[in-house]
Amino acid sequence: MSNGPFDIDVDTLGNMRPISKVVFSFGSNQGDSPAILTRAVEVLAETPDLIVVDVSPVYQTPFQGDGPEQDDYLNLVVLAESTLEPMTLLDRAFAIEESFGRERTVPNGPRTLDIDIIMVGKRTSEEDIELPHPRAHERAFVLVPWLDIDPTGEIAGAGPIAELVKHVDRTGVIRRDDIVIANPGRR
Ligand SMILES: Nc1ncnc2c1ncn2[C@@H]1O[C@H](COP(=O)(O)OP(=O)(O)OP(=O)(O)O)[C@@H](O)[C@H]1O
Ligand SMILES: Nc1nc2c(c(=O)[nH]1)N=C(CO)CN2
Repeated sequence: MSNGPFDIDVDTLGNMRPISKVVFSFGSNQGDSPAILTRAVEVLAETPDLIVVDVSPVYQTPFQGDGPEQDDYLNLVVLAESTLEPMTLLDRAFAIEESFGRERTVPNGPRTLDIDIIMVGKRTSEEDIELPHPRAHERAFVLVPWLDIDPTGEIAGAGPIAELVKHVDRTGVIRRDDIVIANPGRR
């Protein structure tokens, strides 16, 4: 008689890897930002072993952080599921940024495209990647769009985003419903 799931031989997992929730933050304040973000999300969705679950609304946000004065950003958050390693995801994000001509000449300067990896499941920092992203919990441009698509989301070590968002400065953060970036997998 079958014992249900208890009969499944773990060896059948072979090379399969666990699926992690992955959160990306996308930003652009140079060039045709709506077109760049649209295409960048499409390219991310073409990544093997990664599924885009949801794409947040687009927000216009003032530059936050240390850096030269610069134009407002357009920001969005992408929720995904993936079996890829954090460093593989970072390499992919970097390659997508490069394909949109991001130059890193001015530190913290304006950019055509910036992709940050906010979290990869329960993974923590490794040699070349900081996880969860160490500044995400204080960034309105991450928390506000993220909350729209993941109301129960949490940053390990910092707390639920619904709480964190109450403590960030939302001045100048404007939801841009005139710019809609659809989930490429759900058209
Ligand atoms: N979670 C992460 N997401 C993105 N980049 C990361 C992460 N952890 C480490 N890095 C590394 O940080 C480097 C600097 O990133 P970048 O120049 O995009 O900084 P930034 O986006 O301007 O600032 P911030 O790090 O505050 O978001 C990247 O080249 C990357 O190798
Ligand atoms: N408004 C806004 N400010 C930023 C952004 C961004 O995407 N939007 N990205 C940064 C570095 O990742 C630093 N500051």
